[in-house]
Amino acid sequence: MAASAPVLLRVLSAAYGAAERAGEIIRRIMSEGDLGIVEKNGALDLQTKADRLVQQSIVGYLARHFPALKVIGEEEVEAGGSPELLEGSLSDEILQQTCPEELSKAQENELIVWLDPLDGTKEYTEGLLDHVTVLIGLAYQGKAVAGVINQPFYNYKAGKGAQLGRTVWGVLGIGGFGFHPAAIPGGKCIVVTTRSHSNKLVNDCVDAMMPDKVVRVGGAGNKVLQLIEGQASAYVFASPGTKKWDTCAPEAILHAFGAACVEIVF
Ligand SMILES: O=P(O)(O)O[C@H]1[C@H](O)[C@@H](O)[C@H](OP(=O)(O)O)[C@@H](O)[C@H]1O
Ligand SMILES: [Mg+2]
Ligand SMILES: [Mg+2]
Ligand SMILES: [Mg+2]
Repeated sequence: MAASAPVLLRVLSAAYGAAERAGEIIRRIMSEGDLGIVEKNGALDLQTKADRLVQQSIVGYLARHFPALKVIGEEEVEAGGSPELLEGSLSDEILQQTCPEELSKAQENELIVWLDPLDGTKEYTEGLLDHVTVLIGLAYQGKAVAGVINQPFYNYKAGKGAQLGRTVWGVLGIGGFGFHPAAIPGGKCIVVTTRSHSNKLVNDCVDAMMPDKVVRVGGAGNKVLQLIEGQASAYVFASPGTKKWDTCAPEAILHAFGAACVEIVF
């Protein structure tokens, strides 16, 4: 790994390769047909064999290259996993970037990785495959500063033989890459929000935006990608529920790209 690059870029480059590998695992398990679904805290909070294997793979791979790095993953699984899971490539594109001075000072033991190995698990079990993403966010001094999002089934509606999957990334002060930014046509107000955790407060906040259209999809990562690529003007979810592993990577990429994340304090 290019030892001369700042550690933040080296970690992000490794996270990019790990996310690509994770997408392959998620597609393979879906094709094998046995998702190994377990309920964690009720029917809305599921975990599959893909959630477990991907977390083992990414945690194991990062630990091997960055032993002082703190990784906080959604799933409670044993570390390790079979050696084939610990593979991953690197992103030269990331290693070649000029890191903003502030971030280049970050030491390995000062970075925290917030990992959602499979965001949109419920949708994965229901076959809503484009809602699924892998989220690897980097936080430094309490702030989301960089992230990688892999979308394993990107392009899956293009039919047999289509090139599946993509990985997007971003760093504060460098920018966001791998996606197709677009504005909402005709200045319309399109709000994207939850498909599975609605309540009166959530719906009242959405209605207060006086939207021309409301899009209800799963996946925190997926909703942010809808924003960036012009399928929505705002992601509104006025409810506790999303965790830092859901938001770190999307928030960093949104900010890197020049958009904004706001939160309502209850
Ligand atoms: O990684 P999972 O558990 O699939 O992440 C969940 C989020 O925790 C949950 O907040 C999202 O709910 P909404 O769709 O209601 O926003 C869910 O889609 C997944 O992102
Ligand atoms: Mg979950
Ligand atoms: Mg999630
Ligand atoms: Mg998850």
